[in-house]
Amino acid sequence: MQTEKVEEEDDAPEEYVALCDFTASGSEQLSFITGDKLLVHNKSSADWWWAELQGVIGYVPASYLRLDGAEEGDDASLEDPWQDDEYFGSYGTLRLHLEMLSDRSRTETYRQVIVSNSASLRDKVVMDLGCGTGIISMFCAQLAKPSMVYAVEASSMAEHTRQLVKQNGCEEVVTVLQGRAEELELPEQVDILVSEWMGNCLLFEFMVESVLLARDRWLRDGGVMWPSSAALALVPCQADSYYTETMAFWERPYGLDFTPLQPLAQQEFFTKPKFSHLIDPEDCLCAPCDVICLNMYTVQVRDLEVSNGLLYYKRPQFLSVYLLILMEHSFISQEMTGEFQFCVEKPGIFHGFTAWFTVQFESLEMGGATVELNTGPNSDPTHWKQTLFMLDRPIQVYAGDSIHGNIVLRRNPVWRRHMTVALHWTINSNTDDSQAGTKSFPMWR
Ligand SMILES: N=C(N)NC/C=C/[C@H]1O[C@@H](n2cnc3c(N)ncnc32)[C@H](O)[C@@H]1O
Repeated sequence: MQTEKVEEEDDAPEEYVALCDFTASGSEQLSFITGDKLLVHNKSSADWWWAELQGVIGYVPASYLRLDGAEEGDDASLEDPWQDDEYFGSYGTLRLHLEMLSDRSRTETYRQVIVSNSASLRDKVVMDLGCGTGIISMFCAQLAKPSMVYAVEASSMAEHTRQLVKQNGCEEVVTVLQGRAEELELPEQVDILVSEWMGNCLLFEFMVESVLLARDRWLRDGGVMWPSSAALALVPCQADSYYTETMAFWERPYGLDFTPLQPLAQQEFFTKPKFSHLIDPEDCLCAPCDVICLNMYTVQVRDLEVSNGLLYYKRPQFLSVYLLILMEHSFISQEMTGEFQFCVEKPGIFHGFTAWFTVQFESLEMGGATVELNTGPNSDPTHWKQTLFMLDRPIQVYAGDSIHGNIVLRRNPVWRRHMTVALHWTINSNTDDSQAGTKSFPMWR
């Protein structure tokens, strides 16, 4: 932690108390634990304040603090930044588990991974992180002969999972543990850490952070991660039906001119990504490309963060804005940003970008076949489907045009399960002048 020592005093600092723990994710931030008393010197933004704790100074998330002496009910920002009550509450009911179990492509892929590695799974110790109803753990017990499967589930579903494990005669092999995987005590390290953690755009909900923490704590050296790697795919696309339904609709409904509502429609329907979008392969303007790739053995929790440190430091007066921007971009973690260069293969309307993910499961046997789950338009549909990012205005493009730029996934520093997806693009065309654009999409805060 290279935060600077307190030098000059600003206005009289106010004393705040920490409502929950916070672990700094960049050298400009200050870690603290529940109950710590922090001196706030400067409320530099609504979300981040410049504060001091025992003589060390740095940025802290404002929503984690309450003015010392204020009453519990005074402050609406008591909310847990992980929103665990809501998140695990939703997994305590059947609705989401039914959706995931009904997703045959997803569930059969995990079964195929177990079947094709059944010999190597013999006598191994497995952790199934976020086991839900325990389906993957029971596949392990039914289709292979591991010595132990720790089925870890934080929600109240765990008690039902224990019953299912018993009901299906797996209790000899499967032990259900209720709690957050990163907080639980296991009696031993594991040989294999399997989890189905992927969210929309691969990372939404950031369950991946729990998987990495559990990996660092419980996966033995040389142990196997399933999935072993993950990739976010992107393609420029047409979305004519969505555009017609939400934007063109206002041109002449029932013979009337409703076009004054179109700016509202753009705000309401194009500001956030459209989840569960089913893109027709015909609507892809070219081949997709993997813009972000994660190696599940080496990616670190801090890599999931974008710490454009200079935005949090007080800007040293001597640094020019240009230099700041240059340095700021040097802070963006490589894992969360990807370049792309597309060559349009056919004339069409560039309405936006579509994203999806793939995950790979390496074989336990040297040289064995890797299994892949692909949630893209050329594979069997999954419950994730794809995610559509609509531009504000569609752009006519022609075969041979190039669309290049980058994507940046910026994790929300306060709401830890959320992120913003920023897209920057430039179209170089032989027929039209080149056009550039940029747009940020919150998911969801
Ligand atoms: N979104 C997709 N695909 N899968 C989400 C899968 C989520 C399941 O994993 C559990 N879970 C999530 N995080 C943890 C954790 N840190 N420790 C223990 N259980 C956890 C949830 O309660 C759901 O049952």
